[in-house]
Amino acid sequence: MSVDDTIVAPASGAGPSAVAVIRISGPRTRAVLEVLVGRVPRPRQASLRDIGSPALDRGLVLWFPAPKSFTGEDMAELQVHGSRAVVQAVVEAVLAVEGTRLAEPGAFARRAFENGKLDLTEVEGLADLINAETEAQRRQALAQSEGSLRRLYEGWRAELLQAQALMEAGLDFADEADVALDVGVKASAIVAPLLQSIEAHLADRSGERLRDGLRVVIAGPPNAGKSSLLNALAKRDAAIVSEEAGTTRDVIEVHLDLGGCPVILADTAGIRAGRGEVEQEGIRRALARAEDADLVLWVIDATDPVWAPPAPLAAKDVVFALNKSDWGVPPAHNHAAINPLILSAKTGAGLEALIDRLADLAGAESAGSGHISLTRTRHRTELVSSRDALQRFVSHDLSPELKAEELRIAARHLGRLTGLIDVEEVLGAIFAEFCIGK
Ligand SMILES: Nc1nc2c(ncn2[C@@H]2O[C@H](COP(=O)(O)OP(=O)(O)OP(=O)(O)O)[C@@H](O)[C@H]2O)c(=O)[nH]1
Ligand SMILES: [K+]
Ligand SMILES: [Mg+2]
Repeated sequence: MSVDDTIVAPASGAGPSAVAVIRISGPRTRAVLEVLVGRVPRPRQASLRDIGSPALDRGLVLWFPAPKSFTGEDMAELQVHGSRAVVQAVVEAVLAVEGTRLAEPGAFARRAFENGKLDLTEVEGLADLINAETEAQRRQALAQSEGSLRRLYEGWRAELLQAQALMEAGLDFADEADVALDVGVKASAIVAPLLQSIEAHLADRSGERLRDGLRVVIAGPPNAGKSSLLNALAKRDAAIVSEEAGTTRDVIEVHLDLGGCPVILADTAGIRAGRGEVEQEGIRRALARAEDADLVLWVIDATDPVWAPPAPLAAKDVVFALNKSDWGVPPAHNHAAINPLILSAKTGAGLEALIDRLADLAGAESAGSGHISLTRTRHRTELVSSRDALQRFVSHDLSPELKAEELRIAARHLGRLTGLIDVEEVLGAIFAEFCIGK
């Protein structure tokens, strides 16, 4: 990719719409404006102009000279009428100017990153903001796009570099044992609390859950009312309900927005032994899906209770739901240990409490309000590598040279998080998430 190119793309999605935005970025932007609208308007002020000559449309023109623009390059935005014909004609008119080409997806964000306008976590936050579906996702993505993770990771890296500088200084005085010991102690005083902060940050899965959705699998014996419960939560007839045991075979998935938090809820086949081949396949899928889930919602039929899930599922996070409570509830000594939510898919009793519980687990309480949580596997991978190096620094009996090397490794992984160093291999994947025009 040459940064000498000037790129253009419609930024407002496939029309038709009242208004469409066409973005231009690169050194030829001024030339493009001179050709399309004549005089270049005042920076950052909208001016109404004929676009093209003869005019293809009349619309608002915005001029953002470098470096005060989204990409850090000369940029312009044209707000035109949002028909396919107008957008196509204006984009073609831009492309007729020499040195311009159509932008690939994510090209504007990539230039912003390369010009130091955004770090990688902010780019990722921006991609999440564009894809946000719920209120809590929006809040989290906005905070990340505005640097919540960048500031945290840059702060940690700065502390590490301090510890590293101490260790390196110690190496220069390696023959003076008390100096070496002293810097080792000082460096450890920086690393130990940092290690704790990284551990706590890694233990918190709320950001990933909020971004990806909490994956909940409804499981239980046949006829417990699993599909009825799914339908009640989804407020539609997504799954077939019948009095016949073994109704559900395929996994049926619905996406819910609970208090602004996304939940991916899956209904599965009732788990029992024996039976036909098709039902067995359904049960195999139910178990596989439940083992993959963040949470198992184990549904118990109050009229024929099976209190616990089978072994592989019992090891997971399980929320117990005692369904068909409209038939009466078994004595408490049977279920005091599992503390089930008592509900009825038929009457709707207890559903609010279930929804509240799921929303809490999906991250409702932590979303927004300054809580900062990592959001992607990429973050987790780099942080784990950084933590491992710091653990070796703290707990191993290493020479000062090797200790200094562990700090370098830890700092390098924090640098990769923000995109400060060696990230070429991840860039393609990150920017490809964007639509064209971003
Ligand atoms: N009285 C009462 N009946 C319920 C309740 N929930 C479900 N049922 C009934 O129980 C029967 C089984 O419901 P389903 O939702 O099909 O149960 P399931 O667990 O999905 O069954 P399989 O898919 O066969 O494993 C149906 O006749 C439902 O109407 C409830 O809360 N109260
Ligand atoms: K059934
Ligand atoms: Mg069912």
